[in-house]
Amino acid sequence: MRKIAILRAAELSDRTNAELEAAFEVHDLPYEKSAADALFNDVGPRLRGMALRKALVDAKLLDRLPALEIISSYSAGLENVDLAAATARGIEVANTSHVLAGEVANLALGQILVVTRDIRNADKFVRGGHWPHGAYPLQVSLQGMNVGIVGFGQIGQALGARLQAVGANVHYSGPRRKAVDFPYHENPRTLARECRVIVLTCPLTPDTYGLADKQFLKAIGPDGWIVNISRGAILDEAALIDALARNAIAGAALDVFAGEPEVPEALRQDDRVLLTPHIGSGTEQTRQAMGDAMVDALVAKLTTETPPRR
Ligand SMILES: NC(=O)C1=CN([C@@H]2O[C@H](COP(=O)(O)OP(=O)(O)OC[C@H]3O[C@@H](n4cnc5c(N)ncnc54)[C@H](O)[C@@H]3O)[C@@H](O)[C@H]2O)C=CC1
Ligand SMILES: O=C(O)C(=O)CO
Repeated sequence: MRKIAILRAAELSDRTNAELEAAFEVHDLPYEKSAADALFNDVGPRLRGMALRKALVDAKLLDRLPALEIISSYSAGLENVDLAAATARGIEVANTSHVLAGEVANLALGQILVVTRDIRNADKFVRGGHWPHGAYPLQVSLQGMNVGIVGFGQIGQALGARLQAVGANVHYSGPRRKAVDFPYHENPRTLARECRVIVLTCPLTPDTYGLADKQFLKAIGPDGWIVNISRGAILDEAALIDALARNAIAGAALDVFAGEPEVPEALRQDDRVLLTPHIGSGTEQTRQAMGDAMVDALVAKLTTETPPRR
């Protein structure tokens, strides 16, 4: 029997590719438009699933895929997918939030500890031979500190649990109150005023683009930190650079950047800013779990097989 045809618009691990190819007739989305057109003319009407990572999926692309039933993304973020267009066509969109949230939350917790305890500069202090000349300045405690999470979804809630375990007071903000005991702030700026550390864990949407702007950073204030683990464009980087230059914010930890992999020089030169290269989910185990979850969603939707890991 002929295998079900799917489109692969993703660079994936050998294991994930092998699993996809064992289960499906896999067609790669060509980079060149003419080659893509030829593919759509040839097999477009037979493509029932899509294995996705980062590529743009807009209404024009979906129009070429009339049989598409599921887009399975190797990511939590879906800002590259026109979700309204997919929903209007009855296409399921699956992501991998459920298998990566804990890993991303772990990194965020680490980043918060690094900036609030100034671990990066304390390390330089020892290496630089400064210790014999005097003790390192005292730091602030995360215990009893108000930490605000913008976007209390899978990552936000995983981070909330971790912060609670280290004694921080968790607050959150988002479109609606959740069934949790943490204080809710409808307005993210109120959250920023109430909390000393703010962590961005919301998706990039038209509503969140530039959400952490000049006024938001002002609300955090000169003794506070901002941590961005979501998407670069949610934070106004120019406003952050300006706030740092005026000592109007204590520092930042950034895993994501508006123009990544390019990072503004002013941020790269600033000791108060911890920079990581979009590694929130970047462990061998979690990346494999993401590949597995992506395959499993396609198998569950399109075949009568029991997905390998369900
Ligand atoms: N740094 C990294 O490596 C990674 C970054 N991410 C980013 O984190 C984002 C969140 O991931 P998950 O927690 O898995 O998603 P999720 O969908 O479980 O949670 C997102 C939360 O944000 C809330 N939200 C939506 N609009 C909002 C708004 N205007 N203001 C405040 N909150 C809003 C939603 O209600 C939801 O509670 C992803 O969309 C992605 O951009 C995800 C994985 C890894
Ligand atoms: O899953 C995502 O959205 C990422 O940013 C990478 O894990």
